[in-house]
Amino acid sequence: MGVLKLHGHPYSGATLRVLSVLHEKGLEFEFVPIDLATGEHKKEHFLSLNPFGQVPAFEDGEIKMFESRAITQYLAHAYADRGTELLFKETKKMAEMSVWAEVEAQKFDPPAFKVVFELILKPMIGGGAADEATVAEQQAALSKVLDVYEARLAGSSYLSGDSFGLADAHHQPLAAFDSRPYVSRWAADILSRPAWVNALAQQSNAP
Ligand SMILES: N[C@@H](CCC(=O)N[C@@H](CS)C(=O)NCC(=O)O)C(=O)O
Repeated sequence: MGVLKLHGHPYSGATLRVLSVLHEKGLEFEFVPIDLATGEHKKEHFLSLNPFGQVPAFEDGEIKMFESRAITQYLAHAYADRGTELLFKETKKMAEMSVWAEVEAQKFDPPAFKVVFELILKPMIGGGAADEATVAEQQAALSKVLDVYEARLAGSSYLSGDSFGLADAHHQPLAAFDSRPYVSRWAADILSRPAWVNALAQQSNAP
């Protein structure tokens, strides 16, 4: 393992996901800002790190990776003995956490991202007003997903199980407060973690 480098943008949720895990693990790393506004992520030097031209990309010496969730899994595995334990060795706990990590990527992220895109990102990047029909459709889909979360979190402190884990960390970029009591308790808990607060602090250095 060598020098850790995270190439990304501090307003990118996927970049923030990796930053949070780097802080949970207490790892030293270099943050390499990628200027999305000038299309730096579509230029050759960045495409050699991620051929899909999206942030983040990551290097640990010889190891080069992209896809935020793959990077966090790598960090949790390679630095298992550092900082917060994010992957569980016990088979049953691991099985449960894998389910919720997958739920985040497949069921939660798509509608949550579309809602945030329409309401926040689109106006920010000059894309005009939110499309009301899209917002309503995606909010309805997200609401059904969060009903399942509420039932899970009524019986378990975290989605990952009885302690904070990778499945919970993956939600931080889009974990908005919600009216459901257990979901809102959980969201407030994971968003108050020092590692997440530190990840957000990277935004004050944004170009
Ligand atoms: N599944 C990827 C998603 C990466 C992604 O969507 N990155 C966005 C920023 S959050 C990006 O680079 N957008 C610019 C583009 O697609 O051109 C991951 O988790 O790393």
